[in-house]
Parts: sequence; C-alpha cells; structure tokens
Amino acid sequence: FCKSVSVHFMLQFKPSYCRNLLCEMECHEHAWPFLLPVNTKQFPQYKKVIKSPMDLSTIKRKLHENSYKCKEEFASDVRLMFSNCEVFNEDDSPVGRAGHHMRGYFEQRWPQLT
Ligand SMILES: Cc1ncccc1N[C@@H](C)c1cnc2ccsc2c1
Repeated sequence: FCKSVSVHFMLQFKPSYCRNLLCEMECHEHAWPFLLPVNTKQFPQYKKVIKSPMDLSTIKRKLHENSYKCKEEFASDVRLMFSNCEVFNEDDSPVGRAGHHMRGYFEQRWPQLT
C-alpha cells in the first residue's frame, strides 16, 4: 500500500508527527469513546457488527511497535476507527457526535498530499 521507495524516501514517514497528533487526540474533550477497545461484554453486538475494531490505544501500540510502514497506514487506522463509530452509533447520539467531532479534528490536522 505504501508509496514506491523513491517517493517514500521523500515523504519520509514522520512517526513524531503522528505521535504528537495522537497525543492531542487522546486528550481531546470528545476522545472518551475512543481511548480503549470497545468492551464486547458491555456491547455484545459490537463483535458481530464491526469486523475490524480500532481505537486510539491500539493505534498508539502499533505506532510504538513500528507496525505502520507509512503515514497513510496510520491515517487509515484512524479513519477505520471513525467509520466503525458511524456504523454502530447514530449520528444524533453522544458517541456518534463525539466521532464526528474527533474526525473533523483529525482531518484538519492531517497533511493533504494532493
Ligand atoms: C466508540 C464506541 N462505539 C460503539 C460502542 C461503544 C464505543 N465506545 C465505548 C468506549 C463506550 C461508549 N459509550 C459508553 C456509554 C456507557 S459505557 C460506554 C462505552
């Protein structure tokens, strides 16, 4: 999925940028639904409906384990987390609204390549 080596070299993956942005998201007022994996005992339906759960603590672990080969892989996990939220939660619900807030916050700070 990552760019070819040459282009990739230019757009060097800046883990520090991602770490900082992740930190800002974790302390965001509306981050509370996304801090930890959704508890499937609390939400038994979740496992059935959401095939690829994702949350900020998992993204943080993957970043520290160098699981992300390029910044787009990092961004796609963040976007996966928000699309899971939209699938499972009504827009007009506390978690749904928090998801829209947090997605806006992320997209504003994510460098647009195009
Ligand atoms: C992001 C998400 N999507 C679907 C379901 C849950 C969640 N978040 C959990 C943390 C959550 C979200 N809301 C509440 C309300 C009481 S416990 C609790 C836990």
